[in-house]
Parts: sequence; structure tokens; C-alpha cells
Amino acid sequence: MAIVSSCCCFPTLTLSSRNLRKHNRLSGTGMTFASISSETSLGVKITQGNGNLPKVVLKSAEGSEVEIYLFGGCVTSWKVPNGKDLLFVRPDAVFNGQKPISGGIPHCFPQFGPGPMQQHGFARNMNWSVADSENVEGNPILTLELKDGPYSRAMWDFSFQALYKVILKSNSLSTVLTVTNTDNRPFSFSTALHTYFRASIAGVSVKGLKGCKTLNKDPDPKNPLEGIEHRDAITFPGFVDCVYLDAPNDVQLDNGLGDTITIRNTNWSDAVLWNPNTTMEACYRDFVCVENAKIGEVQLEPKQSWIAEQHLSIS
Ligand SMILES: O=P(O)(O)OC[C@H]1O[C@H](O)[C@H](O)[C@@H](O)[C@@H]1O
Repeated sequence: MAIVSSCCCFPTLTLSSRNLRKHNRLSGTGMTFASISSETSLGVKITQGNGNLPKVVLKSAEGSEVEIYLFGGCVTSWKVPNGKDLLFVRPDAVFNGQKPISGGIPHCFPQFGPGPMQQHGFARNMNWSVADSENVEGNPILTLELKDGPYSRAMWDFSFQALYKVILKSNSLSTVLTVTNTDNRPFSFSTALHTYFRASIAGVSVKGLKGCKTLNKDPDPKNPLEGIEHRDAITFPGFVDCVYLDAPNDVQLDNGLGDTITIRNTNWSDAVLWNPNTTMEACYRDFVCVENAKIGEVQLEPKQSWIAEQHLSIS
């Protein structure tokens, strides 16, 4: 088990697991970031990212690679063995540990979209810690943890634990999110993985959502319009912001760049498609968001957990 907790931008790293291959014992604040670069398990390295934020790099034996910022528990890059990065980070993204990172796979938790607290909740705006790392037959696995603190309590006064397991294989990237109620009262939440895929928007199509009930957030995200999706292949000729309820476990994304990505899930009951069109003139042509979501609230009694998996793969 490895525990990395962040204080400002500098993590404190204590490691005590048989599967941690080599490490530097680090403590406290005030050290230079370069000194914390360390390899935990084989293929799992903690290093310095943009804005001096701690970043974990996973490398599989077969040449795939993932980057994950502890700030927001945000995967920002997924390179397959041919070197292509299938994720996208917006050019306006900031890495200052204050604003959420706009790109990759941000967490929306414990609220998706607008609501009583800040848009998409606080999880994308907090420092996660490294709970564990291992390497199984050349495939690195990292588990991040988020717990409540004064920042979250001010918005949502509950004790919780979120574990986020990231599993990198040659042609796939899986994430397993486990939310546990560690409070002595029940709570409820909505959540999503707001995945930004690199794309050429004129060539993008999403298949698998035909027949779903839709909540179209265009024009008013606070008063979505109900409908049914009739298309086999959804394209993005203009602004798109739409929730698909009871979505299937398998959705196919053609990113318009020559890749078909299968987005498979367990227990993420809903999906969201988003492209901002000319409201983000500088980058809307270069990405599409296909999000696994849980729009209807999950209710958890004390000690109960909710688990959902997202599995992204290329053929
Ligand atoms: O700009 P953000 O807060 O990251 O949200 C970006 C978008 O996220 C989701 O896809 C929502 O459905 C949209 O309504 C929202 O505009």
C-alpha cells in the first residue's frame, strides 16, 4: 500500500507494500519537486506535471501510456502503443490546482451539471491521493483515493471515500470508481466521467444510443427537453449537449481520425454527449465528450458502496 497525500502542490509519499518496486521516502513541504520523482510499482512513476502539479505516469510493457493528475484525479492522456493520444485536453485548460483541469477524464461528483453546489461537484477540484499501485503481468494499476475534507464539507456535509482504480493494458484503459458512505447518515449523489476524446468533429459518429430516452440540454441546461434518439449514428454538425437515459453498456465512437473506440461500462446507467461548437471556437473541432454518467441519484446508506466501471478499448 502506498499513500501519497498532497499538501499544496507537494505530495508526501510513504510506501509500504511488497509490490512497490522502488521508492524514495519523502516527507513534508518545502522540497523541490524534482526530488519527488519516484517509481512506485514497475510502470508507475510519480513525477512533476504542468504547473508543478503531481502527475502519475503509467506505462504498460506493450507501450501504452497514461498520465493522471492527482489534482482532480484526472487522467489527461491515454496513448496507445502506436503513440496516438486518444484523449484531449482543451487549450484553455489551466494547471494551477485551483480550477478543474478542462480535458482528459474529469470526475463529476457528487453532482453532475448545475445544481445546489458548483457545476459538476467538487471532486475535479480536490487533490486525490495514491492509495495503491501494482503491476500485473506488465499492466500497471493505480488506485487513487478521495475523502471528504473542509472544502467538500462546506458544500456537501458528508463523510465519504471514493476509490478510483485505473488499469492500463496494451489496447485498453479501464477505470473502476467505488464510492463508499463512511458517514452515519444516508447520502445521495449524481456523478459522471466527463471524458474528452480527441477527434475531428466533422468525421465523428457515436453509435449504440438509438432508442434511448434523451434529455436535451440545448437550449436550456436547467430545463432539458425530453425526447427519443432515433439515429443509428449520431453526428455533431452543431452544438450538442444531451443526456441519454438507460444507455446500453456498449457505445462505439468513431473519432474521425481513423480510430473506433469501444466505450463499455458496468453500472454507469446513462450517457452524455457534448460538443460546444462555436462557443469554443478555438478547439471544438478537435474533441468530443462521450460521458458515462449516473444522472438519477445514487442513494447510499452508511457503509454501503456504489461501484461502476468504464472500459475504453480500441480494436
Ligand atoms: O465547462 P464544464 O463545467 O466542464 O462543463 C462542460 C459541459 O459538461 C457536460 O457535458 C454538460 O452536459 C454540459 O452542460 C457542460 O457545458
